[in-house]
Amino acid sequence: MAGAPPVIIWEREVESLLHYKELIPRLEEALGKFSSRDSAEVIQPVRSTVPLQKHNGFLGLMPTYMENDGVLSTKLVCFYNRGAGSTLPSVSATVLLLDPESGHMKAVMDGEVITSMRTAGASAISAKLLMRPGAEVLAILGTGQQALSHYNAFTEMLSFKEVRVWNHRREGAEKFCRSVGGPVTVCGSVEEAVRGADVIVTVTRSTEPVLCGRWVKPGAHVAAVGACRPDWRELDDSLMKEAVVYADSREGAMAESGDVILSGVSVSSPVILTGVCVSLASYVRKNITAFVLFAG
Ligand SMILES: NC(=O)C1=CN([C@@H]2O[C@H](COP(=O)(O)OP(=O)(O)OC[C@H]3O[C@@H](n4cnc5c(N)ncnc54)[C@H](O)[C@@H]3O)[C@@H](O)[C@H]2O)C=CC1
Ligand SMILES: O=C(O)C1=NCCCC1
Repeated sequence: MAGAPPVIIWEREVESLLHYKELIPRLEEALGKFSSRDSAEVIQPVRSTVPLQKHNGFLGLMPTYMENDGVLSTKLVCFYNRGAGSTLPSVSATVLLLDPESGHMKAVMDGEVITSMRTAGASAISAKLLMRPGAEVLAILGTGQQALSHYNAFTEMLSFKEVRVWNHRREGAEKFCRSVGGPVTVCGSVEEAVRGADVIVTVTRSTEPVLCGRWVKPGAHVAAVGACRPDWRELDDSLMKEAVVYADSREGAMAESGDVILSGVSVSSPVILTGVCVSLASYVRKNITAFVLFAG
């Protein structure tokens, strides 16, 4: 018997239910459980990815089981490297929630808002733990969906005196500024945006490095989101080699992050989200930390 039909929770409703103030502590707790590598806490294999060659995209299958919490779910996420003229979104996702005992589907949820907010939430947690105290300047490279969610999460959960944005098309950055609630400076180059910045978020669809280590100040924290395929890049080799690199999923980053794979660096520690890791940064020349996101 299939049981009750699943609840459908769609975009507007997800938006009205999810708030960073509740999401971020839950996310931090879940990341801690994932890092503990206790299979009763979280089982989350590296996602399987199916290429959608005709559409320049990928389908990622992302199951998770939290036995102690009784949560069984999977996200299905399609992501694309779309041409400039496309009006379709770069990421489209659905989250399915199942009853672990019966296997029945309990809920079908729109995954786009969830993806935007969980990714920004994980980046904000990385910044909270790894950025220098007294950080004042936030730079965001890219001005799409993830840029907006990162702006919201970072300005809501942390406090910055200045937010700068750069986009490879200036009109994209100007539109972004009009759409957000607070003051933002549009920068004409990546270098101008990141010079002196304490925290840098990279959320572009670039497949070539956009952020060079020589522009990044010692002690800065970089949250790297966009280069989620083994042949995509956002950060150059010099930055990767000078940074202490952390990831939400070490295995995921080593399998999928172009920045990690192509620079040949290793990801520091499977257990990342504790203050202790910050002290590791003092062993590298520039004390830069970089956090790459893969556990979706
Ligand atoms: N690591 C993770 O967990 C996640 C990664 N992503 C990835 O993050 C990236 C951004 O995602 P969204 O904001 O949803 O995409 P989006 O399409 O809404 O925004 C992409 C931004 O990158 C810019 N851009 C496009 N081509 C560029 C290029 N060649 N050089 C520099 N900038 C370029 C666009 O103008 C836009 O500002 C995508 O690559 C996406 O696949 C998205 C969600 C989660
Ligand atoms: O983890 C996720 O969620 C995503 N990762 C790669 C790009 C699409 C969303």
